[in-house]
Amino acid sequence: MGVAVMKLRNPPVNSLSLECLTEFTISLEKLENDKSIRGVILTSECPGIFSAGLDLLEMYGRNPAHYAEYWKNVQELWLRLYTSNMILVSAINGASPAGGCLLALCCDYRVMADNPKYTIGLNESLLGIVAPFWFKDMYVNTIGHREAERALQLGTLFSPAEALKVGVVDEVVPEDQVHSKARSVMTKWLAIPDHSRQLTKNMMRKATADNLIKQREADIQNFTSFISKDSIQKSLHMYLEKLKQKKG
Ligand SMILES: CCCCCCCCCCC/C=C/C(=O)SCCNC(=O)CCNC(=O)[C@H](O)C(C)(C)COP(=O)(O)OP(=O)(O)OC[C@H]1O[C@@H](n2cnc3c(N)ncnc32)[C@H](O)[C@@H]1OP(=O)(O)O
Repeated sequence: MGVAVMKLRNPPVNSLSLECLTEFTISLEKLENDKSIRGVILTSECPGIFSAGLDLLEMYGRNPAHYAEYWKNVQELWLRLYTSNMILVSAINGASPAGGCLLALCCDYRVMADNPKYTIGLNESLLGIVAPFWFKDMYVNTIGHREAERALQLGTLFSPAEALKVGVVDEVVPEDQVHSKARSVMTKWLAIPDHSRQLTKNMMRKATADNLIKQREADIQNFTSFISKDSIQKSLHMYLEKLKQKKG
């Protein structure tokens, strides 16, 4: 039926390393150029994790040129996903913090597994960093200004039930039904003529995408100088240590 399934596979936690981001963007571009493909189901092959978000090791202890290169690729993936002409449905089968949530938010419809261990949200403030304006814009577009304001400041990671209530996801289903539900949602969306759906999607999303497009360079510079600060590097170090200690 012209539907591709994209499975994120970067063990152990599907963090979005530079390599992973680049491969993702290329695969998406190929699908976009394949006229037989009308829809993509985005999911994960890592058990219990949709995506741990941006790779912290790409943002810690590197040089400014690396940060700039990394951020350019983050922007590129976001612009491709958010403005895709294809129907994107995410089958969220695990934890989805920060950049993981961003991937899901780019989709036209989000189905999440009903497992309270899985959480989703833009938790950047908990790491001592700040979600950039275009993450924020997409959050506001999805859940409204007040909920986004609160969730961004608190770095809230929502359980599936909470995410459904606030509108971060569209549907919560038993874990073993996430994929079948994503497929049935896709079938419904495929019934809409592409041209009218695409023009409508473009009308809804263009201003948000253009907002980044017109200031991509400045955004890269902001990111690079922000992430290079000693205080921010210290926060990231502490967060990485906390992740390590959780194990021991
Ligand atoms: C003035 C304004 C200017 C603004 C400019 C912009 C500012 C910066 C914007 C940056 C935006 C950032 C977006 C992000 O996505 S940041 C990443 C956020 N992600 C997280 O907080 C998730 C962290 N991870 C977890 O919570 C858990 O790992 C998870 C629930 C995903 C899985 O738990 P589990 O118990 O299964 O696994 P472990 O915790 O043991 O992890 C296994 C190993 O993986 C490493 N790990 C985890 N997450 C990441 C990550 N995101 N990047 C890199 N590595 C990660 C973890 O450390 C473990 O490693 P080791 O095995 O070596 O210990």
